[in-house]
Amino acid sequence: MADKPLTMAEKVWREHVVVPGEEKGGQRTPDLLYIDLHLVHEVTSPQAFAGLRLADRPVRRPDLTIATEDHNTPTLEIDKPIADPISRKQVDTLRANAAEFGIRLHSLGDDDQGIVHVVGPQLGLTQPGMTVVCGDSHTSTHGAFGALAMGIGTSEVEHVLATQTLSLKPFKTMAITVEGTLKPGVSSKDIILAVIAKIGTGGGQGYVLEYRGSAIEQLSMDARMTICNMSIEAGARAGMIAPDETTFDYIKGRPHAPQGADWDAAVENWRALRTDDGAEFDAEVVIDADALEPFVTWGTNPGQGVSLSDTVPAPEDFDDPVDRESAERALKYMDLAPGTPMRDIRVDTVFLGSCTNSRMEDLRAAAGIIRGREKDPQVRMIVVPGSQRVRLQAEAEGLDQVFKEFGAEWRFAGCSMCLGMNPDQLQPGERCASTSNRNFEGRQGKGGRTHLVSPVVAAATAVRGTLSAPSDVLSTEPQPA
Ligand SMILES: CC(C)[C@H](C(=O)O)[C@@H](O)C(=O)O
Ligand code: SF4
Repeated sequence: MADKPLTMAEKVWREHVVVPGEEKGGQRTPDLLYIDLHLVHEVTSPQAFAGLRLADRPVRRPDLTIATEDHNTPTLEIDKPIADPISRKQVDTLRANAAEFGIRLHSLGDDDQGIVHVVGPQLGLTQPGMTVVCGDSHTSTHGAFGALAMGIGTSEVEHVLATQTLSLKPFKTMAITVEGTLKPGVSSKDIILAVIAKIGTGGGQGYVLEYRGSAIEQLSMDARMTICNMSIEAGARAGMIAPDETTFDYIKGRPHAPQGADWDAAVENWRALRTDDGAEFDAEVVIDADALEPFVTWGTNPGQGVSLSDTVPAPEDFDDPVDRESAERALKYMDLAPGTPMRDIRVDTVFLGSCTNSRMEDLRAAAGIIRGREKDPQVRMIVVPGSQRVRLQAEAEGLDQVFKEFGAEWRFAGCSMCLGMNPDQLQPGERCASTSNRNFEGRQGKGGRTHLVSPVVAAATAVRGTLSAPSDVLSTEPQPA
């Protein structure tokens, strides 16, 4: 009998089972999976290393473990000691742990330092078919390569450090099929914001999402990473995209990519990862890419979003009492009145950065909108490359000049204003158009208000001062340089 057709996620899972779970009292115990790549940052690792030290255990596979500093790092004056004592302590602790346990660390000032989810793919460490974990929810980013990539908690970080394995319960599978072609000015961020608005922040719970369809196949790796990054905002365990020529072209030649005959063998294996014809998903959601417009959030969770040409909804628009109450609370926090056109919302700050949208393509797209134009004088714009490599490449292309001439601040790499763990924060009541992934209350600073947007919407908003689509800006002539 022919084998049962499998989804990509099931294939990767099967390849990694070290000890299968057992049926016990009507319930299945978790499988023990082998982990191919463990990414580490300063926030979720201190207690894990402390646990190892206490048990007198080494790190099992330091060669499959790599650390970077990102959340607590400043993006200005990086040659000075970190001013905040808590941030400094976290970073110093990571440095001491990496030295003691023999783990490669990319520290502030190093060319390979940056946000953990930007650094892994950039080095060619993230590869199709791998299991990738990190003590960070946005580990789902790496699924863009056809890896099974999951965020884990600190006790699991300790387990992986000690054993290079992880106990996991099987998941359900959901296909997110996106067919068609995106209109100009619409990007992968708009796809994922629309997906989350559709299925809700809990809609993906217990599932691994597989994004597929002609619109996904047309996307670059940078754009695919944006989508997989936000899978966790739909509550999913992970997000994946089948590896294809775009994936192989991206990986080829990177520092950790297989070489020579190994490369050919790897590509052959990677090609076999895609979901088999006839494989069954537990659920499917279909999105029409042709109908999508730039998408922005109005509320305080990533599912509270609408098209930019819509208006702020009213709590009464929601049938579910929980949604209604959450909308009411969000509108109060965001200081927005129902019926207000989204385009009339004025912002104070524009943040271009975070592991969602701080790669080369994001910076190029934003620079393309603002080149030769003037920033709204009341708006402050911060541009934070996701890694030092991205910063250096952007500088080689002259993008830093484009941003600076426009009046934006050009920073060093890190999580920055994505979350309030470093000096880049919103003031209470400040409103921000942000290319990051979370708009929770206080996320970007106490009392700060966040609208999640794509890089080109962020750029257009910085030009006009109000939430804007690229087409709103491109209809006016740029100033002669
Ligand atoms: C600090 C870290 C644990 C956290 C996460 O897991 O995602 C952060 O990266 C975030 O985006 O909120
Ligand atoms: S950039 Fe933001 S979402 Fe990404 S890891 Fe850092 S804090 Fe988390």
